[in-house]
Amino acid sequence: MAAATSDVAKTATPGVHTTRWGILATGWMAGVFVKDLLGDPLVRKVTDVRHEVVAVASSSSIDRATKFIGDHGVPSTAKAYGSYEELVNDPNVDIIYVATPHSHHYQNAMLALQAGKPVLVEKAFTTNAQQAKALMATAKEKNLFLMEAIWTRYIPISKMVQDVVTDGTIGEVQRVFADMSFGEDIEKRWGTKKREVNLDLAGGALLDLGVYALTWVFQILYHLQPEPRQAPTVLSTVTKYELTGADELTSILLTFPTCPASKGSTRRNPTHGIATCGMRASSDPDGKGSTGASIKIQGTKGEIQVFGPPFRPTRFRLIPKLETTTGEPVGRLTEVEDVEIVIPGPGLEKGGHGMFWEADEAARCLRDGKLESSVMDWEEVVAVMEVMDKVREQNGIVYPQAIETTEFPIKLPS
Ligand SMILES: NC(=O)C1=CN([C@@H]2O[C@H](COP(=O)(O)OP(=O)(O)OC[C@H]3O[C@@H](n4cnc5c(N)ncnc54)[C@H](OP(=O)(O)O)[C@@H]3O)[C@@H](O)[C@H]2O)C=CC1
Ligand SMILES: O=C1OC[C@@H](O)[C@H](O)[C@H]1O
Repeated sequence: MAAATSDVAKTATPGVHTTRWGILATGWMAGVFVKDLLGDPLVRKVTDVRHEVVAVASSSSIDRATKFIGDHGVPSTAKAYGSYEELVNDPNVDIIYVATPHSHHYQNAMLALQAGKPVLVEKAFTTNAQQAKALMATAKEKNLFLMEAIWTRYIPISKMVQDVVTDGTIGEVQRVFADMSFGEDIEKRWGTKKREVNLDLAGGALLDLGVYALTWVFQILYHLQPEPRQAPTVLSTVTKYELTGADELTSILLTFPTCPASKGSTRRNPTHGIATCGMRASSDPDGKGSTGASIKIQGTKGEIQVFGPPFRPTRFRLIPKLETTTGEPVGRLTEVEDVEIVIPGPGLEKGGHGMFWEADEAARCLRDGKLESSVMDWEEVVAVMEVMDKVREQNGIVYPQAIETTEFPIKLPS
């Protein structure tokens, strides 16, 4: 889907497109994202786009926005606002980055779209698929770019692994296991009010962590399907956090009906995705990867294992299947291969988290007049949201009506 090239986008240096960001909210994630935005694109060998942070808004106070600017190395020329309304109406802002809790994404993104601004919305995109569709309909009507900030999709390892899969290297893909579990003492760390566990803020493992496990399942199995891609069937189970009722341990079984058996084949090979997430269990208890891969993609000719946190993996391993004759192993055709990924930049604390790649994608889409990213188009965003809707329906996870509605505007507590 294409729109007219944004008339507010400027090019400072010939050939380098500058995107001027407005940051909506000043919490933890906004700080991480801004550090990445401010990093030198040349460090990651990007020469066609660059980013500026030109305005920051806090719903709490203008002082908080001013402090955020000072604390995060944002140029002092950036505007500080004490309301989101002022930010979305700033004519110098090309795109709004929404970094509020999940509960607020719909209202905040709609506010920006209604003001005529393109939007990058943190994950999980909205609380439900209906809200996602309503945002997309508005973006389409107003000819505005809209994207979910599910950064894992834009980290190069995702494309590298997808390419190995589509090359046919591991044969006919059978299933994908993906786990995103944190291993936290929930009562101690989040109590009952923090966004991670608070149903009023659409808290729970599913929208916060499950979305990454689903990312891996979808970016392999959903993408293997021919167009038009089919939504998977969903079976799930959930354990709820006693103190709030938010899901803390969630397991999802997906069946994708129409994957072709191999490249060009007409035989259908329904595949299985097993996506799990948890707050007390951990994918990586010792932080050294001793438990092995958090993602496994299994095919008839071998397996790909992906290591590190699923939102930001650092390595993958290709394990070709042992060849056999009459049931006896005769060795591998090729050796096990490890591919290491380096996230360029000055390190996690100073920016270099890996979020700049999603920002670069948003900038290129804006430059090119696109409404959606082809890496994860709107249809897929909705398909993932629909899976999460079904998991909630199957397990009685209910959020307050005010954060589930598509009605706009609704005043939510800040
Ligand atoms: N991509 C990633 O790796 C990560 C993504 N995230 C996502 O980023 C988003 C924000 O998470 P995070 O930064 O950890 O959350 P925080 O609680 O740290 O910050 C949220 C901010 O939202 C604003 N806000 C507005 N209304 C409310 C409200 N009722 N309650 C709380 N905050 C409110 C506040 O900013 P202000 O007062 O300035 O308006 C607050 O600082 C979530 O969608 C989360 O899933 C989070 C962590 C990692
Ligand atoms: O998106 C996320 O990824 C990393 C975690 O720190 C965080 O809780 C979650 O929101």
